[in-house]
Amino acid sequence: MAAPLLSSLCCRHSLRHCSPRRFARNDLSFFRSLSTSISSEKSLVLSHVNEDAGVAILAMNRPPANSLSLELNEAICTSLKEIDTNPKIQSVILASTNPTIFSAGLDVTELISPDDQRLPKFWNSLQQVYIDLYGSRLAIIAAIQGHAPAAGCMLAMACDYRIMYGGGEGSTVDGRKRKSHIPTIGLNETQLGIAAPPWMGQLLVRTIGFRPAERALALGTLFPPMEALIEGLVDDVITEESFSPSADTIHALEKLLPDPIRNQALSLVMQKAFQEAELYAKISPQARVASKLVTRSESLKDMIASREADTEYFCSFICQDTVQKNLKKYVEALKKKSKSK
Ligand SMILES: CCCCCCCCCCCC/C=C/CC(=O)SCCNC(=O)CCNC(=O)[C@H](O)C(C)(C)COP(=O)(O)OP(=O)(O)OC[C@H]1O[C@@H](n2cnc3c(N)ncnc32)[C@H](O)[C@@H]1OP(=O)(O)O
Repeated sequence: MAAPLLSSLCCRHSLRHCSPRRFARNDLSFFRSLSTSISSEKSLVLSHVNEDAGVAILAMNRPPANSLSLELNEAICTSLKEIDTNPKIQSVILASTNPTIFSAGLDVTELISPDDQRLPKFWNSLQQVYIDLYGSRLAIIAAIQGHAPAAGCMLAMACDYRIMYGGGEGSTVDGRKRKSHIPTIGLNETQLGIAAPPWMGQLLVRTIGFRPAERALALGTLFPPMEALIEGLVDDVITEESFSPSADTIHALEKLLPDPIRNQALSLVMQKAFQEAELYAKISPQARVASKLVTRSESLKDMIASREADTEYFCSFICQDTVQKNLKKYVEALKKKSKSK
């Protein structure tokens, strides 16, 4: 039943290699089949590999907040695809060049008075980021050093393991002293007067369980690190007290990180992310990928099957007058807050 439905609903551009038969196969090709062929602005992400360790870095690089524009979404997919083609790489650290913001979620300016050609393309690119991360053959470790609201939280949830910075006075997020910084994570869409799309909400349900997700979605809760850990939204919280760096890890990170973010070798979150990435890289890829299929393939199939309907719903929802009004107010408040600093 699901197979013909799936093939008819697969997105023309990005999922054309995604035949139903591949979904049934319990091997790496399932994950490879989800890759895209989108071209991108490379500088929106920085990526590099350490083949000895089997680990790659993919750092989002769209100042000021890594908000997800069409172009950033495409750049993430392209970079992940490039990493995927290197057979020596088994793990990827998804990170940010901004040490206090992982990603601010969707670029809300994309949603205001949108262009009717660009809006569906934009939404499609976000869906593709989710599909590519969640369905990757690679083990993806989220190094969440800063805020991760809404689609920023989705990025983290689509990874295999999430490590968050615990914050603190005089912390050394990137090796430099800075004032107190307590990041938060969660699906806060209702705070903007919109709802998280069903596939994103379901991802939260699968991550933290039904009742906590139901409440968090309704209230648009943004969790500080320790609460996120208790809820199971992140797997680990790192503070200066809880983690001691090792010289070997710092050395390996210096080899991995591209120039502009080499100082993040001193970040405790990055160090823990590297150790976790190495751990995943040592597991037999066939076995690891097969186990990932067990938990992810059904929900991915469902999401892909409803992809076009999701895009249509999103576009008509966003264009409603009341939604536009709420979004404009939200962006004004965001800019005012930023100016008043
Ligand atoms: C079947 C029925 C089902 C119904 C389903 C309905 C389907 C409808 C679909 C609708 C779904 C829509 C999905 C949305 C998901 C999203 O991701 S929405 C985006 C949500 N993001 C946010 O709310 C985050 C907003 N930003 C912040 O809260 C803060 O910026 C921060 C906590 C991330 C960081 O704070 P701080 O370090 O203090 O930085 P700021 O000074 O606030 O910001 C710096 C700079 O960045 C700009 N900016 C921040 N966030 C965004 C953003 N998301 N988009 C664009 N720009 C952003 C901010 O304006 C500042 O810029 P300027 O200095 O003003 O230039």
